[in-house]
Amino acid sequence: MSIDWNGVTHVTKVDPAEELPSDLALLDRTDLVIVGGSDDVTEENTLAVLERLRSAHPELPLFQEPYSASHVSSATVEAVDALSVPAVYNGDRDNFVSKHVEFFTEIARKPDEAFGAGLPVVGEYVRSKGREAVADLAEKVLGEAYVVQNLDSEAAAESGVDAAYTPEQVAGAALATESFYGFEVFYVEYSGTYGGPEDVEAAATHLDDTVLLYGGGIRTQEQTEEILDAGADAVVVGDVFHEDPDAYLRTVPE
Ligand SMILES: CC(C)=CCC/C(C)=C/CC/C(C)=C/CC/C(C)=C/COP(=O)(O)OP(=O)(O)O
Ligand SMILES: O=P(O)(O)OC[C@@H](O)CO
Ligand SMILES: [Mg+2]
Repeated sequence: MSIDWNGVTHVTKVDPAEELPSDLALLDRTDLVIVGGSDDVTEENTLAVLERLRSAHPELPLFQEPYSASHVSSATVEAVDALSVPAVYNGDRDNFVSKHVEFFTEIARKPDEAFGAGLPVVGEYVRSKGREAVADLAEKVLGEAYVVQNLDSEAAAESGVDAAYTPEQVAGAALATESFYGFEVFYVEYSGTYGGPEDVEAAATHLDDTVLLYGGGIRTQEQTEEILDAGADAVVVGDVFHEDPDAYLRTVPE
């Protein structure tokens, strides 16, 4: 999958388990929307939100970020431009390897084989569309290298993170991504709290082809500018979109 990241500096992360603001014109100045979250997310609420966003903003790039294969179906895949799948460097083995191998094992199975109980939604997708579903999915999947730095966040609990990386380790993870793993995105995640520019600076030194995203606690334009100045390609703004529309609008860069 290759997305045109040129000009993408502001990304909005919409949580399908939260209420959408009534006026979706709020999204006029964002460059990309990612739909995903840690708690109470289902295939059904994801699809409902994707459809509302697509009809309000047909031209806005739209991603689904699943944290489990059960959030993915033929309908969600068809509704998005990309399926951005996290791999958490400082998480447990499940969240860097096992969930992915399980997901792709299900996709890779022959369509006429019986599907196990594990991944019924993905299995149904492959069964209903046949082998081209595999190519279809592969075409839309985009890997996101995550470093989860706020130990108090749901994202940390969910992905088995028990220690944050030092800036030196962030730099190492970035270099590994750029030169070895090849994920399209490197994501410095401070979900729920503002982490400042230090990790972004550390990562940016080693990233050239990889897109660098920072998310966590962004509530002002000064924070956005500080992160972009540190070398991020874009900020990701989540909670404030649901909680405070005026503050959300102030996070958009000049
Ligand atoms: C194989 C497939 C399709 C999925 C697995 C993908 C993996 C490994 C996901 C790991 C889970 C994880 C940490 C995802 C991070 C992205 C995420 C959902 C962050 C958002 O968390 P918030 O909902 O903002 O957290 P808070 O509730 O703390 O605000
Ligand atoms: O919700 P906030 O703190 O804005 O964080 C955004 C995003 O990085 C969460 O995955
Ligand atoms: Mg959040």
